[in-house]
Amino acid sequence: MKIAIAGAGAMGSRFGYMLYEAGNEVLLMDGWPEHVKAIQEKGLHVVLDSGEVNSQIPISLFSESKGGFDLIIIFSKSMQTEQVMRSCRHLINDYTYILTLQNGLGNIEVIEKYVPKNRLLAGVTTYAAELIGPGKIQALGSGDTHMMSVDGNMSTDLIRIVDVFNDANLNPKLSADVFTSIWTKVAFNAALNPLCTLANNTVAFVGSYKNIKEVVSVIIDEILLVAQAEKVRLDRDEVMDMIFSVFDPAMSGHHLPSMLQDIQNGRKTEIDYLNGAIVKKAEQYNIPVPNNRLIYHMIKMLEKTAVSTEV
Ligand SMILES: NC(=O)C1=CN([C@@H]2O[C@H](COP(=O)(O)OP(=O)(O)OC[C@H]3O[C@@H](n4cnc5c(N)ncnc54)[C@H](OP(=O)(O)O)[C@@H]3O)[C@@H](O)[C@H]2O)C=CC1
Ligand SMILES: CC(C)(CO)C(=O)C(=O)O
Repeated sequence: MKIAIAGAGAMGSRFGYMLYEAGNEVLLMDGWPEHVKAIQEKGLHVVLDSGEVNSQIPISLFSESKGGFDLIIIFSKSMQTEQVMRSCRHLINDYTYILTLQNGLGNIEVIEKYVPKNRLLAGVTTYAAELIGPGKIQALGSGDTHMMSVDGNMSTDLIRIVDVFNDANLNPKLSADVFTSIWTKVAFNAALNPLCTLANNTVAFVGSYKNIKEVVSVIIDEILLVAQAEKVRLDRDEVMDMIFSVFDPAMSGHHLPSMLQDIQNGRKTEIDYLNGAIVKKAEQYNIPVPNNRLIYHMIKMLEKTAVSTEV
């Protein structure tokens, strides 16, 4: 399959690498010149559980990318989605599917301006990755990937994409309801990412805190009320199971969540698309969400310090 990855940061590079090594024609696309140059000159350096490898996967700047693709996977940060879609517009043909596996609320609403709903796929993944520096990623542990067409229809093309993901060991599953999958992952990230960021530590470290269930519950219970008001089916046990499953080092335990990586790199976080989005929606329904509100402000303060001192 001919696949382009729009946003070749930690996750785009990990998925791109796995799909490329499984025999697909893959092009990574990014806007960070040093990262693109490093991969073009020395290949993508990947730190895996089994050792370190170098992959000769092709990469180009968005502005220099050409060709029609069967599938474009969006792996930018949520605040970059509009800009990334504008940069990919010329690569979308009548047969191109777009798949977003980004965290956060609001990405579908942006992407659907650029592609018809029957060719827009969305989903979530519990795989994790870290961008160590230009051309280098860490891709430890495993995960799974849930996806579905946004219009809810199954097609032979979708089944083919799932097969391609399966061959690349990306553990794909078809979602019964993609909005439930997205909200489940939003609840998961709204709990886990800020806690790891505030603790300045890994997913497994936060999971080892003896009162973790109590801390996670107060965040999740507020999100359940907002989801109910939005008429999204969200199951408390499913969210808790997802959170507790990734504490295992064989999953994302050894990883720093993307939010903590952003703070450490002096970059803006996706907090506005996680707890921030929950707070905004809760205001529309007059639902009090004091725990999510406090977390939102704490991360905003950290972000302000990190971004203003390091960038
Ligand atoms: N990391 C993870 O473990 C997981 C992340 N996700 C989600 O996947 C999506 C992508 O996240 P992730 O892969 O972590 O994002 P990254 O921060 O690794 O990369 C996103 C983009 O940011 C830019 N960038 C990153 N670091 C730098 C830097 N130091 N200097 C200049 N530019 C930089 C690059 O694009 P450009 O230069 O064009 O701006 C890059 O494509 C997000 O929605 C995230 O929430 C989901 C599951 C796990
Ligand atoms: C917690 C994790 C790594 C998922 O496994 C994630 O979604 C993130 O870093 O944003």
